[in-house]
Amino acid sequence: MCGIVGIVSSEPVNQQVYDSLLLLQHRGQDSTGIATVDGDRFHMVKANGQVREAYRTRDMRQLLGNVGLGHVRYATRGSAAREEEAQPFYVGAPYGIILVHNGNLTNTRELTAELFNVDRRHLNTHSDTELLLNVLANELQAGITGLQLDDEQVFDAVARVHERVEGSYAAIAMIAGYGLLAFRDPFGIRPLVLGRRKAENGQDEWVVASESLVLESGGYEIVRDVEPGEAIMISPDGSMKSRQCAAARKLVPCAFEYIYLARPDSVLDGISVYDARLRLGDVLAEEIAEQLQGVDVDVVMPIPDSARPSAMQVAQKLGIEYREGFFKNRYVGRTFIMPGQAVRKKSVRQKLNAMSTEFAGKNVLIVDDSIVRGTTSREIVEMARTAGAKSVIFASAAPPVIYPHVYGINMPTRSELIAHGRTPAEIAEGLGADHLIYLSVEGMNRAILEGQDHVTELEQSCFTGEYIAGNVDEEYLSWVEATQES
Ligand SMILES: O=P(O)(O)OC[C@H]1O[C@H](OP(=O)(O)OP(=O)(O)O)[C@H](O)[C@@H]1O
Ligand SMILES: NC(=O)CC[C@H](N)C(=O)O
Ligand SMILES: [Mg+2]
Repeated sequence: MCGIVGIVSSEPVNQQVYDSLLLLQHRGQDSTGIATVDGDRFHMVKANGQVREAYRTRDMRQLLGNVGLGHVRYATRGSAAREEEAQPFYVGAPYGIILVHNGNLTNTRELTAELFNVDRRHLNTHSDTELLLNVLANELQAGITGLQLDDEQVFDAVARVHERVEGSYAAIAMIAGYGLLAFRDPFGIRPLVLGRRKAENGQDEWVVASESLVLESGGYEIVRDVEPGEAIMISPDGSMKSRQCAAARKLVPCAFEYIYLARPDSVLDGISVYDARLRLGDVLAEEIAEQLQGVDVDVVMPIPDSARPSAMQVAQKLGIEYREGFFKNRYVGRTFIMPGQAVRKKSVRQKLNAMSTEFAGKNVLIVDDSIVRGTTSREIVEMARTAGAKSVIFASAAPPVIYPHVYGINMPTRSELIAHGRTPAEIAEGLGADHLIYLSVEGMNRAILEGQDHVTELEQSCFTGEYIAGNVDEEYLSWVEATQES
């Protein structure tokens, strides 16, 4: 996952893009970039680190123009640390294109070979985003007939991108002198939402972003989610056109967005993230009640931040007191999306502290939204015990993460997943917990999908091993494991 935003405004757009990226910071902390276009001139700034530390006033001043886009990165392919792998990416032809991408392509080997052998394109990084941009550029180039580009040629190019590219991609691009293009893969795995507001001069102003909270905060009305396979073109004057560009499509958004990634105050594909987390807690409570008969629990505690809504519901449904015993240092970012296990491990201790008075002599039911590598839970259980807990019961508001996630979340190797190849009893032992309960896959689907019929299926390969997009098989997973950079 990454956070992306694109804006077409009637006035300079730099500050708005910056503000939007701050709101999307929870989606990526590795690096960030902003690009704007002023007439047919691009301006771009990118740097490692988080939004607040990455941009100087002089950077902001050079980002001229009323059309712009931005990115916060959580690397899945290529190095997290190298600035040249940070997004956006730029190509000079045709016209000049700058692109940002959230997702992960799975046929990168084929694309790399094709782009070199057939299309004669140079690639400068290991980033899959650079591949996506070059395929788009190539397909645009192939479809141009006159000097001027028109919307249909752009949509035809996106249709050919869908045919060549596999995996997940929510993308926003600027084409110099032409406008802003946004498109989403045929399964709509990663989110992308469209908003509009009226400028004082009457012009329509547009935003496309990973999460709806960006729209609300900027005073935009939510128009709709970009559909899977759809492309949207917005001209600098505010006119908008869209077309379905995928021959076959089906909305299958990523379950992990609802469980952990997205901010609770966002609505993705019509499902409120907060409500989904409450329902995950409701169903988890039912499953705990079935599995933990006769086990004493005195208090329910969340692991801040993402587990709070689910933990609240667990406490309420089970009729057990809800207490906060772990306190978070707000100046430490999200641990899970940090690159490198050593940094993640150190950060859990820096980030969370257990208050002994809340633990001493108690049977504590700790709820987290998910257990992936076990980095957080292992430390937490130890902290709870040191703080005097009588027993520690651990519950995850998501099923066991058994398989790698290859669609935009950086958990590519099976060996790093604590649930891979282990039974719940073995995992509990590994974590040092007295009992461990995971939400079931069926329970997760019921919780997230309840109360609506727009989304009927979730991308949940990391729980089930069933990969919907691309040819993700044993050979592919082994290749990813062997070549992953951190
Ligand atoms: O099993 P692990 O590999 O530790 O991963 C899972 C943990 O990581 C995330 O927290 P994170 O600190 O990233 O963010 P949060 O403050 O939003 O909960 C998630 O909420 C879990 O607590
Ligand atoms: N998490 C993402 O969406 C990452 C985007 C892209 N694959 C990168 O690594 O930069
Ligand atoms: Mg957490």
